[in-house]
Amino acid sequence: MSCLATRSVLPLGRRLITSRARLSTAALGSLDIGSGNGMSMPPGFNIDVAGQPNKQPRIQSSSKIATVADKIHARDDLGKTMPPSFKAQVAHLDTFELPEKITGSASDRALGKAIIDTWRYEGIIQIAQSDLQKKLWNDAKAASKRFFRKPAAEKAACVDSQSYAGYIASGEEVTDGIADYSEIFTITKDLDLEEPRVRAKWPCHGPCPWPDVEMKEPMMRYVDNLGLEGEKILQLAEFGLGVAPGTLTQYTRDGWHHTRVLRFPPRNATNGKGKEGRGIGSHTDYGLLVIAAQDDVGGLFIRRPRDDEKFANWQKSAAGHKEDADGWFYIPPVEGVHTVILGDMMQYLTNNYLTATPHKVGLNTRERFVIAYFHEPSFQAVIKPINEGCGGMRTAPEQTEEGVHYGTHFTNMFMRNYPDRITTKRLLAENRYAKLSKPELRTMDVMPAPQLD
Ligand SMILES: O=C(O)CCC(=O)C(=O)O
Ligand SMILES: [Fe+2]
Repeated sequence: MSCLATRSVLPLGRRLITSRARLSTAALGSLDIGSGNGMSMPPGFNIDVAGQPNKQPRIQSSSKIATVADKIHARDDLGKTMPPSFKAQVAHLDTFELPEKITGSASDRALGKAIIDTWRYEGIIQIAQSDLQKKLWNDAKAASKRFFRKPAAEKAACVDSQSYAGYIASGEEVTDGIADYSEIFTITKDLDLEEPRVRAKWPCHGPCPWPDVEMKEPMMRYVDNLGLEGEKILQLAEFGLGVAPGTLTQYTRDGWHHTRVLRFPPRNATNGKGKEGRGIGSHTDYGLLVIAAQDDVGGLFIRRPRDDEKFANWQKSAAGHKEDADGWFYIPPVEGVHTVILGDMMQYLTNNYLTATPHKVGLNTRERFVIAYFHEPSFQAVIKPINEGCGGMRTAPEQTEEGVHYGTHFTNMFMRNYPDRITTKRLLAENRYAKLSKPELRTMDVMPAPQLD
C-alpha cells in the first residue's frame, strides 16, 4: 500500500482528540503538489520514501488520501518552524488524551494498543496536557527562563561532586565526541548527605544543587506530576503489549526519574565550542520514557523505527548515529501537548518490539526552552526481557540471563557525556564505579545499610 496519509480509527472517540496521523515533506525545497487527488504525490510525500519498510503496522487505521489543502497546510504551518538548513519530513501526530485513572477497561486496553502501535510506527506519541499540567509547565518554563538569565558564575556554582544534578554550560555536554550547545539544569533524585545511599557513596547519588526555591518548587511540582503521567503511560503500555499488569511498573518503584531543563541558544549566538547549527547530536535516551514539553520555537528531530536500523545503546553507544543521514522527521511544537519517546530499557525489555527513539536537536533562529522528564527504572533494577506478549518477540533466555543493570547503564552514559565534570572525577578517584557490581546495588528489595568504606 502506498498510503499517503493515514487516519486513525478512533477506538475511543474522546481519547484521541485529533485523528490525523499525516505526513508531509520538509519545508525545504520546492513542492510539486501533483494532480490534486494525492495519487501522483511527489516522492517526498510517500511515507515509504524515507526508507521506512512498509511492514510496520498501520495502527488501527484506514487510509485517507491527503488533499492538496492538507499538504499546503502542512508545509506552511507546522513545518515553518523547522530550524534552517536541516532536511527532514514533518511529522503530524495524533494527540492522545489520558483518562483520569487507569482501570483496565476496554477503552484503556484500546488506548494502550493505539499507543503501542503509534510508537512502533512513528517512534513518538503526543499526549494532551491537562489544564493543571498546562499551568505547571508554564510555571516551570518561567522558572527555567529566570534561571538561565542568571549571571554565568551563579549558574556555574550549581554543581555537586556526587550527583550529576545541576548546571551544564553550553558546550560542556559531549555527544559522540562533539560539544552540544544546549545549556542544561539536570534534576536527579535529591538526596541529602545523610541519606544511606549517599553515605555509602553509590555512584551518581547525592543532592540536587538548586539555585533557589524559585527554581526548585515549580520544577518539582511539574516533574512530580509527570511522574504520575509516566506511570499511567506504562500501565497503558502493558495493556498494549499484552503483558501482565506490573510487568513494566515493577521497575519504577523508587524509579531513577530525572529531568533535563534545557535552553538552546539561537544559532547565531553560540560560544564557538560546538558544531554550527547543532543543539544536541543524535542519541537515544536511557530508560523507559522521555516525556517532554517544548516552547513554540522548534528544534527536535526523530527517526522512526526501521528494520535496517537496530541499535543497542546499552552495549555500544548509539550516539552520533545517522546524524547527517536522510530519514529524519521534524517534530513541530504543538501547544498543549507532551511528546513521549522511548528509551533503551523499553527496547531491551520488549526484545526490540519497541525501539529506543533516535533523536537530535537543531538550533533555531530564536532561543528555545524545553523540559524533558525521564521516567526510569530504579537505579538498582536489573532489567530482563519480557517473555510474553510483545508481538511474540523473544530472545533466548541464555542470551539475556544477566540482564541490564540500569544504574550501570545510567552511570556509563553520564560519565561519557561529562568526562570533565567534577562528579566524574570524584567517581573515578573514589573507585565508586566498582560498587555497581555489588549485590545491594542490584536488588530492588532492600534499602541498604550504609557502608562507610
Ligand atoms: O530538545 C529536545 O526537544 C530534546 C532534548 C533531548 O533530547 C535531551 O535532553 O535528551
Ligand atoms: Fe534526548
